[in-house]
Amino acid sequence: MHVAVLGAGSWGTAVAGVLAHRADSVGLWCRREELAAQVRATGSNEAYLPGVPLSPRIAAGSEFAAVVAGASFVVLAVPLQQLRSRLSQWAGEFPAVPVVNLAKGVEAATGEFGTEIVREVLDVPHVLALSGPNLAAEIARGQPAATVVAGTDLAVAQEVAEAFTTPVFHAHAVTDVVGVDVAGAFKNVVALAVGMVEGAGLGANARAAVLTLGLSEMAALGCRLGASTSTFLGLAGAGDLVATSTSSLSRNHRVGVALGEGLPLPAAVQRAGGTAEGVATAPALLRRDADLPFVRDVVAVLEGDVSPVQAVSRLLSAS
Ligand SMILES: NC(=O)C1=CN([C@@H]2O[C@H](COP(=O)(O)OP(=O)(O)OC[C@H]3O[C@@H](n4cnc5c(N)ncnc54)[C@H](O)[C@@H]3O)[C@@H](O)[C@H]2O)C=CC1
Ligand SMILES: O=C(CO)COP(=O)(O)O
Repeated sequence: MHVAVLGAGSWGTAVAGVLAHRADSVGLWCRREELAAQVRATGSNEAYLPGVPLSPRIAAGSEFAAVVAGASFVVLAVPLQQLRSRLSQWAGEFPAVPVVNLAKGVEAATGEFGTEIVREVLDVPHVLALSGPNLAAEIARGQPAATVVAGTDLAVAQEVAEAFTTPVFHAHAVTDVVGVDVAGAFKNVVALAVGMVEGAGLGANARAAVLTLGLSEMAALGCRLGASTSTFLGLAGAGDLVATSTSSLSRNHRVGVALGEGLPLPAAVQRAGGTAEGVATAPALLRRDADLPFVRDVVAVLEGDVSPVQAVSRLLSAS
């Protein structure tokens, strides 16, 4: 079996390593040939996962057609805000195989989730989402984790989940694609808020309250969009929410901490490094659904209208 991973950031590279346990070969598409050449030369992705040796079954390249040729399925590891434009460039030559989206967020221009964008742009037989408490650095180091693969066709989701499963990485097939999309996007906004609590030194009680209120609003939104409540109590919901909100490995959490410490947004994003999807996703969620007071308070901080301490006070008093 050959599979293709498009996007060689920290998560795309870690996922290529997971897939290399079962696949005969994994194509890893890099945006820049310079990075592909470095990966081929050193057997590691020094820009995004420094010091982590990659399986020899991973073949890095920057030519789309060569990377996807013969793939049983294709994995998208491109940040959410860049997904549509990148897919549009590939659409004419995209293979007719299942596609698994990894990006967690909501598109600023449209209010759409990852699988909705993929379905709009590509003509492929199945669109799935993989999501869960999956901090890339831990998975790249081989630490144990679990996740879900969501697809409306359970048999296809099971086949894909099997391809992702290793002795330490456990992928479970589910059918609630909407719930998994909502959870993956929303938890990034909650991680920003929980980070603010930490950065401002507001304590464990406030942190637990903010995390809980975020989960509650996430589930309410999901149910309005047709998701199942049980998804929000599972790995893609509460699981990912807790991992992202409480770990310093999370970029969204780090942006929140920096805001809580009083840094302006551009400096907070720069200090956090990497892709913090929650920053663009928070206002985009409001475009999708106006009845989200938790998200609104986070956006007010991002836009500099209120301080993190004021926002947390508003969140707690509104509960
Ligand atoms: N890093 C993690 O622990 C996890 C990340 N994710 C999600 O995976 C997605 C990708 O994130 P990371 O790999 O962490 O990001 P990253 O910040 O480590 O890397 C970003 C990658 O996107 C590529 N990229 C940027 N603009 C692009 C464009 N226009 N076209 C194609 N590629 C482009 C960069 O070249 C780079 O390879 C995000 O939506 C993130 O929320 C999901 C689970 C875990
Ligand atoms: O989604 C993630 C863990 O599941 C990664 O979180 P960050 O994007 O905040 O680093």
